[in-house]
Amino acid sequence: MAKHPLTRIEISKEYLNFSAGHFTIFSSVARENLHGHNFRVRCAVTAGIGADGMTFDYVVLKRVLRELCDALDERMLLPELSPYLRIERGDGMVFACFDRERIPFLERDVLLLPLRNVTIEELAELLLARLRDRPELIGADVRGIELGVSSGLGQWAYSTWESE
Ligand SMILES: Nc1nc2c(c(=O)[nH]1)N=C([C@H](O)[C@H](O)COP(=O)(O)OP(=O)(O)OP(=O)(O)O)CN2
Repeated sequence: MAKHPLTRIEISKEYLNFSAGHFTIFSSVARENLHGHNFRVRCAVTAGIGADGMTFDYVVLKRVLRELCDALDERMLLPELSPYLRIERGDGMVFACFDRERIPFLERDVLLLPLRNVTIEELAELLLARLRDRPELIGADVRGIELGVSSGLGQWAYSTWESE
């Protein structure tokens, strides 16, 4: 089958962000204090240009990315796969048990994520997997995706996927 010429669609919008609380865990006894970031997200998709002169409708991609950001917005993010954190629940509360601490949160404020640590590396990997799970880009000639997450100006982590 003839291959289409490739291009790279980059989406980097001010509104692709989420504000969330977290602490990075460094070891069984060392963690950051609780704090928050305005995390930012950007994405680049490499895809073939079709006969209509388009790869895919990038408006659809922007909508999906915004939904992925909204799902993490205004929450305390906790990593449920951390070997150093144990999660307890009860009476509408979530307790993050770390070393000798039992840190209480209201359940409604917490989002447990399937991550080992709430770092920009792990968040980039998670959002890339969630993007790939979405049906919107199915049918487009997508060859690669790069998704970046930033916790502040000048500090980004990127996860990439390439078709075989
Ligand atoms: N590899 C990683 N290292 C660190 C991460 C991370 O996600 N991946 N995260 C943190 C902290 O949570 C925080 O984001 C960094 O804090 P810090 O650099 O101290 O403060 P700022 O983000 O405000 O950056 P400034 O350069 O001070 O403006 C730590 N390590």
